[in-house]
Amino acid sequence: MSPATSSDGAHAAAAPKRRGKSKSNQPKPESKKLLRRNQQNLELSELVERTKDANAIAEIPDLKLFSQLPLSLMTQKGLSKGNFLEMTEIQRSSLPFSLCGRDVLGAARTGSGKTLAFLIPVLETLFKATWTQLDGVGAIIISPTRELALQIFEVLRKVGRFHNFSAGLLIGGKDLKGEQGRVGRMNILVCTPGRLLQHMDQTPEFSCDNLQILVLDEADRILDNGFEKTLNAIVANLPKSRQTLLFSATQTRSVRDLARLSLKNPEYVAVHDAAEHSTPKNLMQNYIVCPLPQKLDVLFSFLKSHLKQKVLVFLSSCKQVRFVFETFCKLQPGVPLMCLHGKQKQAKRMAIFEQFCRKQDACLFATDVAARGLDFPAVDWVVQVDCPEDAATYIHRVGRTARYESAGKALLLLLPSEKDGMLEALEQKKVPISEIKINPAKTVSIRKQLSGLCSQSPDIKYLGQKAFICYLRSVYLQANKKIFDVGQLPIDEFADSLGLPGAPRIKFVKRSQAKNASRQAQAAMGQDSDGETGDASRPSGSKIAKAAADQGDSDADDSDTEDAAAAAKPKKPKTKIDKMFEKKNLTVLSEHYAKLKEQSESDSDDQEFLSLKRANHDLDEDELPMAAPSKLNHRQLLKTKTKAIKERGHSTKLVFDEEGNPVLDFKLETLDEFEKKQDIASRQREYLEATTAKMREADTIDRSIERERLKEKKRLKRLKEKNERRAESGQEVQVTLGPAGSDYEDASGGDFDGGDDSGSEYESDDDGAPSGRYNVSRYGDEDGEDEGDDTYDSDGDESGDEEMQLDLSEDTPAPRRPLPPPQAGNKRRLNGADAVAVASKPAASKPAKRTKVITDLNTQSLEDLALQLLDK
Ligand SMILES: Nc1ncnc2c1ncn2[C@@H]1O[C@H](COP(=O)(O)OP(=O)(O)OP(=O)(O)O)[C@@H](O)[C@H]1O
Repeated sequence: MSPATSSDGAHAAAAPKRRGKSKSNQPKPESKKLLRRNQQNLELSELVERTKDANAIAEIPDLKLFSQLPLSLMTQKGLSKGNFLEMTEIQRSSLPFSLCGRDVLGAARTGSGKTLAFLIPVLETLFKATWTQLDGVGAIIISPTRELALQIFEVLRKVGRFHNFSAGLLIGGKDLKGEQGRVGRMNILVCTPGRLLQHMDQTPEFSCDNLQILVLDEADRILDNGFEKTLNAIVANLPKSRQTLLFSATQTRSVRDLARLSLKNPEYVAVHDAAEHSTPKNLMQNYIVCPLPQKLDVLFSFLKSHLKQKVLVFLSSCKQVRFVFETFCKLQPGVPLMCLHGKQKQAKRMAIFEQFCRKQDACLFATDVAARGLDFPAVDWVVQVDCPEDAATYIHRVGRTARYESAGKALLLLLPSEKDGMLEALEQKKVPISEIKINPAKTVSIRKQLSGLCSQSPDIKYLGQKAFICYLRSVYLQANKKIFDVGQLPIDEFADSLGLPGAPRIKFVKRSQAKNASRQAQAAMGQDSDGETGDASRPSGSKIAKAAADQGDSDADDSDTEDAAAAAKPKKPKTKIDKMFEKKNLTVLSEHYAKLKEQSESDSDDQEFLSLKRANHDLDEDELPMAAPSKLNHRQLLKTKTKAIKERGHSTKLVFDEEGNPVLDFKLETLDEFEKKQDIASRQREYLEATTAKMREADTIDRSIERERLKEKKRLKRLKEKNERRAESGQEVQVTLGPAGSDYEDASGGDFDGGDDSGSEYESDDDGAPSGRYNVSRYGDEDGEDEGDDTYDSDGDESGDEEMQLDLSEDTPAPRRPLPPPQAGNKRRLNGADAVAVASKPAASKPAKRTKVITDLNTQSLEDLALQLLDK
């Protein structure tokens, strides 16, 4: 089977060997070929004839052996080489129908040989159709998990090795591109749903138009809500005229399911329907009632007392699996430990699967990823530490032991709150189970060791916190509220039993929010119509819990979740509840998150942990703390957000330069490019020159300002001295006025305004000579009347005893008149308000005391004018 194993082919196997005869007696090659072809044709027509009537086969007297069936020689040979001689019940009952091309729904206990029951018809159908590599895909076998697909593929290789068909294994976690090149040449595909759909969507050469036979192993699982969308999309790509075989230990009878697959008059073969029990005869099943905080003590004690046994332990989430595995490795119960869950890398998963198959005595901690179909040889015990979500899951889990004709034992740990509901469900499914008691003397407590480990290692503590949260979450999300009641769990004691210093805070959402999230999820499913993600990760309907448990931390179908994720185009939108979970659990994740994420075997670890996959459970509002409801419902919120995102358009990248200015389309030059463009030395020189020029300019301005300041200072000093001299000589004191609010009080007692930025300013050269503008002042006396004694001193020097009056509007020198004699108490403050008041008086009434107007004057003309006046 497969290109590697099928090279000898049917015809070679059938050709008679004539050793020891002389060369001349041997038939010619052409006649050899002809003989072989004739023989094959004969066999083929015989087979076709014999497989026309299913009842005729079923009625073969004493039908027990494969050799009694109308099978090709290659299949017969493959079976006998694989030591399959006698048929099991399901094989004997289903093969007559399936070999005749009928659709079959096969149901039989776990470990009863269903795999061969569907593989033999696959080989025979293609053989009878004289299928060649050029005919493409003739048969597809779909399995819910990667490990199971691999296992089926191995059995196919074993029994089909003498056929000339090519077979391929299409599962997630492998190189898609590599597969794409070969998938078009395959005749039989064993695959997981997600990967198959991915090829249907992405591999152009992939065609199933000639498909002859479709097989669903663990059919009820593939047909449930978790894979609904994916399977619908796959079936839409398949021709309707085909044979379909469905097999499972817990078979579906749903008319809807059968309609989805367009089954034609299917034969329902349920070999153990009439049997007293639905589980294998040689399986011993017990349960113990164990409070939640004692579960790990019981498990550890169990392992310690079953050291030379092969034990498979089921837990409900991969975080729990990791926590128990890590801590038990440190506590060393004395048996080799392994763990298997959906968050591991595919290669590791396969390695552990094979390793556990080979081991004589070992303990494998697993999620429900190992619950269905896996044929671990010689498992002694199946221990279910966490209660399975339903009786079907229980049946599949315990089915990992007591397979075919071997015996096995199963132990179920039930919480007091789970006991009644679960036992009732098991009874309905005809599962014989009886209670046993724990021997307290043989139970060891590992609580102290666990808290020691948690306090020593933050990573262990973090794992414990996550295990705690995931367990509660899994219980909370279970559909069957009769069995699973999160409100009854002793939360603090449970945290304590994991070694945690306290119970991590968890908040659940109320029913309305969960429903909204569900609607949102369904809406999203509608959007990416053929996206398989929807199927695997967005369950809906009554079997939500099942789908979600598998897709969440319990991850039974991670393979397909991953495949589906790859197959689906857009990313799954985050619901409000997803975000809430993230926020609420942030405190728990702490800084160890990043560290552990690196160590984690899967990148999607925390994504899975944080995201809510089961969305639409009906939860009892009263039993849980509620989050404040939003004014808008989720549909509205979703609409608003989508609109906002659309309106926002595409964002552009904005780059900022060193000074913080945005630079669009900015591209950094490499040093080489930069040097090529221009000589760096010359650019440096240019830059230096420009900067030096700027600095010189700034320096000049600074110096001139300083010069002015010094000149002003000198001028004021001279003015002061002049006034003092005048005062001594009995002359009037010169007063200069400035604008309002800028009055200065002279230390000598004279009021003047000579401030830097006053209205009375002038420029002078370094020696104090006026060189710029003059402000001509006006002043009045205290009572607001003009004194008529304006003074003017062009160069800041004493202007003698003459009073100058200037009518600046005419720009003509005013007649000179003597200053009035100084008055006692001449010291006064005159501010701008005074000045305005003075100015407002009509000049006409007192022509002798004319008001001067402050203005900028032409320096030169004023200077000339001043000199003229002085000369006069
Ligand atoms: N006719 C047979 N003779 C001997 N061994 C057989 C025969 N048929 C199946 N077996 C063996 O029985 C074991 C269980 O078979 P298989 O895995 O097909 O069971 P199953 O019914 O598919 O179980 P599950 O329901 O768990 O998937 C395998 O180890 C297989 O090799």
